[in-house]
Amino acid sequence: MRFQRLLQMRRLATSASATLMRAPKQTTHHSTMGTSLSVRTMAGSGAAIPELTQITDNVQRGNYATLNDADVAHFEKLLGTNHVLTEDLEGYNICFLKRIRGNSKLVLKPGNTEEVAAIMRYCNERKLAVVPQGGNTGLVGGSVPICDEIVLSLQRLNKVLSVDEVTGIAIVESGCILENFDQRARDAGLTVPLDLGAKASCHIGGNVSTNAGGVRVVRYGNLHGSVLGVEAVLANGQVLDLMSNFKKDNTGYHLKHLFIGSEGTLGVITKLSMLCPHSSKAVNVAFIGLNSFDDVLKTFVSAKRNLGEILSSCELIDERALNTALQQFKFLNAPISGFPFYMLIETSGSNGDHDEEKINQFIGDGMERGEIQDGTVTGDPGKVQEIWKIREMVPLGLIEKSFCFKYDISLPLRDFYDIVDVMRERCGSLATVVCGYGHLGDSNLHLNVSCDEFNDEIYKRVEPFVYEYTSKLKGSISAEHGIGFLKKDYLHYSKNSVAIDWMRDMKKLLDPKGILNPYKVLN
Ligand SMILES: O=C(O)CC[C@@H](O)C(=O)O
Ligand SMILES: [Zn+2]
Repeated sequence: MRFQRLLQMRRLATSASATLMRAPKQTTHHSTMGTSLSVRTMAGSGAAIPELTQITDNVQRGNYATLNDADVAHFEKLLGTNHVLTEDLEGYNICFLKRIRGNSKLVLKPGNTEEVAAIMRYCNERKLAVVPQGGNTGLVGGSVPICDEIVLSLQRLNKVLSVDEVTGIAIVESGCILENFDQRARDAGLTVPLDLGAKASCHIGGNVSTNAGGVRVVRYGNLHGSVLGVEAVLANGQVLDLMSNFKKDNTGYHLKHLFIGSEGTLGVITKLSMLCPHSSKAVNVAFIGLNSFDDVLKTFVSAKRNLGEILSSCELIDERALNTALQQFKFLNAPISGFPFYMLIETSGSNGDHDEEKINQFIGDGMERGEIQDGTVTGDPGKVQEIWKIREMVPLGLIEKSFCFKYDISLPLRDFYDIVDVMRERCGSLATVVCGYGHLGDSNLHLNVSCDEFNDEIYKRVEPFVYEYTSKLKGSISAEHGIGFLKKDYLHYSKNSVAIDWMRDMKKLLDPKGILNPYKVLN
């Protein structure tokens, strides 16, 4: 029985993967939203240009100076006219979900740390507000201006400075696109320990500033561990050199952590060193179907127990999330269908035969116990990518033609999926799709509620309920997407007032004039 089923799986692996088509190269645009009152303007990629956020959200402009001609002339002298933009700034002012729109009149593109420092020094003296911007793929409106902040684009700081094949340490400028960085690392036999759908556009500096998660956290941990050092420019223009080429460095406070995940509110990261693991020789991906969330949990435990040392991803997709993506993107072709839950399990190891044997054994045992119903396993690099494409397109499928309330929460695994059912019940027929997917291996659920267009009734049923629910379970209201502008009103659901006060004090200490990324993270 078991072998028959395994054979069936192998057959599926060959036939189904063979029919999968490669998706046209495109960036996966994440979306996390639905938390503030201007939610009405929230929309998918084809949406109209939104109203100015300062107006829709009634934002009180901070007490900052207003840009004048002398300022522009100063920056032109500093950077050269080519790197000072005053026209066609829409792409810098609007977040890619077309959810937040600022009204910046100036984009600066420094080419090195000294120029970033000179810009910050000047802005601090003049009290001009600044928003650092990387690939602008953020999900919570953290990388666009809210009022008229100057956009400090890190785009030109795009070099991989060194990759050490022996130690695995890479030094990279913050504006380097993640995919380019990963390619350079791969050429040296290494892997960047971070992978996410937006890799073709996002910048490594933005990733680090937001402590981006993605699909490899289960294996390599988050960026607080992988980033060995940073160089950051402070609000007053001081350059804080915290670069380090060692894992071990207990020389007092670990200041680098202040800049990892603080979303550009405490400093501008200009350079960083990262520990990149040596690439695995063998990567296998299983895409499996399961009948219940209970079976998902059992399979997760079995994966940890039996694949532990080679497990590199453990993702969950429920059937509604998968089906929505399949309907929207005809080039996707799921290898199996008809199950309420799917898991994408990846292993990365050094011995292909051994790893294949292990993953097949793991699946065969799961099938024998009745926990796994069907699936496909592949080690072919092209097919591995095609299976990943399905997962990467899930968030896009949900915003392609619908309005979608999105939540990115950490929840205890035992309670992980309940919120999706609870929400489905609460929204009833008002919602078209209520689904859940995400990084099961990291207890990170992406809960999505979509409807034809913004619906105030659903909004009231979903919020603040979802935050209260998460808070009661001691979860996190933002597992990996950050707080940015969109979630700052909800921070107290995950941090108590003592913690928030300390955050405020740290902000005051590092940026007394409040010029760095204002209106974000803290109220
Ligand atoms: O859009 C979302 O809800 C999640 C996006 C991203 O974090 C993902 O895991 O695909
Ligand atoms: Zn995610």
